[in-house]
Amino acid sequence: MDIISENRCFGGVQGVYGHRSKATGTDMTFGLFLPAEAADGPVPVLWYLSGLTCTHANAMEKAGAQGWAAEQGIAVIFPDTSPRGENVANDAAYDLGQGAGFYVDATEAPWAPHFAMESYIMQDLPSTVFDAFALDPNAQAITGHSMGGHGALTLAMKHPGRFRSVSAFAPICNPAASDWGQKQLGAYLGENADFEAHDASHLMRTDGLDVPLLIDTGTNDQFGDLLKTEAMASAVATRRAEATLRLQKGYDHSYFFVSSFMEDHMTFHSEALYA
Ligand SMILES: N[C@@H](CCC(=O)N[C@@H](CSC=O)C(=O)NCC(=O)O)C(=O)O
Repeated sequence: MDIISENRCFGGVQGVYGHRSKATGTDMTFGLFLPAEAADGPVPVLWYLSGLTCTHANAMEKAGAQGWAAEQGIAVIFPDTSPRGENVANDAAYDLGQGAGFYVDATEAPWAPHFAMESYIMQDLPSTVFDAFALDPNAQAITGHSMGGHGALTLAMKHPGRFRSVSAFAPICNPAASDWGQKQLGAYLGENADFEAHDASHLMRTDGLDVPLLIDTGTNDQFGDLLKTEAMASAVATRRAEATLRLQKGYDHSYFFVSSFMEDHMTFHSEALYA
């Protein structure tokens, strides 16, 4: 693992690191905020999965997570959203290919050789970070924004027992029925794949979630039709799952929205991580 940068931040360290990923077969970059408490022993971890067009840097620089994480003594990991490089498949559209990994393992050409973001987030990056840093693998939570909200919700439901709490900012809730989902799942997994196996609303309805859930979405979200929040609300009600779904008046899809509710999400995760 290579240190790309380390900066003092809210009494802890905001680092950016590079490593070779077995899952993607590429070099990957991630951000990690370590609170001061990590100097004394392993600390709880919040995974933050970012959205379309993002690298590790967008949320690290704009979500305003570090101050609240420092207050709660929680580390935050900011992974990249896809493999990258000249030899990695890409597409001219902003919502497919590099920057748009959708947190699944591709099976179809030309994506299959490198686009393995579910394995990267669930196995590969954890083995790197838990080996190298003072992080507690028994105290993990996950959140994300938009495509990353889809990632947080689906990975938590596909891997019960891994995370103590789940939250999302403006998540894509029903990708099997949205242009943010059908296009990408069709490309990465094949048009005949079972898209619902990667659909948070479907997974909520069929399998449920056994940990607390918090979702915030803005009433002025410019991508609101693509998110399909109503599908998740219906699934949560059908399942009678423990969940808080909030529609925040006047907020859009931007990081101004994410940063406005970061304190709430960090407090929500802290309650589960320190329970
Ligand atoms: N056409 C826009 C769309 C990209 C965009 O809004 N991306 C969001 C995530 S959307 C769902 O996953 C984002 O987080 N952008 C990065 C940021 O720093 O705001 C465009 O290309 O800008």
